[in-house]
Amino acid sequence: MQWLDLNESTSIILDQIIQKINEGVNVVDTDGNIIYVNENSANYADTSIENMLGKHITEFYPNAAVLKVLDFKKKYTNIHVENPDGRHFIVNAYPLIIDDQIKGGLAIFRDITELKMMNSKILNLQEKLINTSSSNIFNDFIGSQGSLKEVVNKACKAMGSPGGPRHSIISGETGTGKTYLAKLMYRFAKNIGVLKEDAPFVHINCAQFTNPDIAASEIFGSKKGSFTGASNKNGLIEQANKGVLFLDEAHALKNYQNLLLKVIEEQKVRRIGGIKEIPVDVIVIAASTKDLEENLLPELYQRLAQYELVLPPFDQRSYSEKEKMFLHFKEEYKKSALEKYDFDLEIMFEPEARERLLNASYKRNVRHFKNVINYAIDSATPLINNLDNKKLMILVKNEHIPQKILAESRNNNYQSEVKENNSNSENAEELIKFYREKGFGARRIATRLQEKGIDLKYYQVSYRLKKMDL
Ligand SMILES: Nc1ncnc2c1ncn2[C@@H]1O[C@H](COP(=O)(O)OP(=O)(O)OP(=O)(O)O)[C@@H](O)[C@H]1O
Repeated sequence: MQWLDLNESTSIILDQIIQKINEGVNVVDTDGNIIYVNENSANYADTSIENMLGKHITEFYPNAAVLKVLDFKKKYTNIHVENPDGRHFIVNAYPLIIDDQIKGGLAIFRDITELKMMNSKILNLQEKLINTSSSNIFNDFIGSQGSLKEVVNKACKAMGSPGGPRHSIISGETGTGKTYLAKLMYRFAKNIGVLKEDAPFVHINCAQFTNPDIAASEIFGSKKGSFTGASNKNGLIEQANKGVLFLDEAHALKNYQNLLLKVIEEQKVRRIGGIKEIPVDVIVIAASTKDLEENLLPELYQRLAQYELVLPPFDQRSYSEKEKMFLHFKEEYKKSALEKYDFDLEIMFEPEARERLLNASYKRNVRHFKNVINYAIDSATPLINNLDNKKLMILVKNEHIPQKILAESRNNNYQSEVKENNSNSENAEELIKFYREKGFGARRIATRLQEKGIDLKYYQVSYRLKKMDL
């Protein structure tokens, strides 16, 4: 048998290994001149090893990380370097130390150009997917193309971010659409394949429980005998496994915040009184009318607030969005009458009644607005005594609107008139915004401004509208 003499052969063996590895290798002296390269490095630089040896590294790698090693005499790992020819590398660079002295630098690097291109293609595709899927799902969420565009965008990112779905918080006054948005996020997650078609959506109203023991056992499950009357059962968290856990009124969580934090951090739940830890994988959406930062443990708040979605009160929505909601709820009423009772309704509103509804304030926001529209249509609907006649015409007038809403609407109108009359040419922009919110186009706004002595042509108004993003 013939043994290799390792001492003599070491450098040959090492050279062969280094020439064959998947990374590029450059070794330079203290001046930055190349003293050793491998095949991959020469290939990346589109030249030959012979052509590189003895030349300065910057001739082939102008942004070489190994120069930093020489300058600062320390190692640099996982540095992203871009060559002027557009190639991207991930580089680890180390000082070359012989007999306790720096004799040069060594860089081992990998070409990630294709990986980067693929990554940006995936991100683009993902963005497109998010846009197309979200445009359908969020279609009926009025404002998704206007005041809620940013919120919807964030909501989609929370569900579809490349790093995996994230927990989120939705805040807003009562009736602003928190539950609706949470359900749309869940549908969106199913649509893009983040959740399976049969994934659960579990809604917990944290404020509904008065007894903390019962609350904890409902949410976390319980083991028989853990407290009086406790039975063996799985909790809502287990039921939400592989789906969405919607914690409504999350500020009322109180006693069991620590337990929930454990579930989120460790992805395991332990039933009350039990010892077994059951794996769970849930996306938590917490909603509240209160500031959760003030009402939850800071650690829990931080885990949940990866995405914060804030829904505005109804009064802050623009006139045109209120108009869209008005039409949407009218259509919903029509659809429901057709589906439930096969009634074909034609619903009309007298212009004044419509204006009154659109100008009123609604304490319970969108839900309130919707209820008032339903109430007004109900009141205007004659008693049906001939069930064979399935076609019905309904005309809603002022008298069908609740008195309180009419009064508030009058008050709001009065305030707008005061605002309008107090205007002057210095606040033309404010006036333009004011009329735009009433749903006026550029020509109609220009006419109104002319009447007030503000000489702006319609195209100038149109330009300002664009500038104000209105
Ligand atoms: N942007 C919107 N577009 C269309 N309908 C909406 C919108 N926002 C809310 N709604 C409707 O308003 C009603 C109330 O919404 P939702 O129940 O989601 O409010 P919420 O904020 O969860 O209320 P609460 O805090 O009282 O639980 C629902 O019927 C919902 O469909």
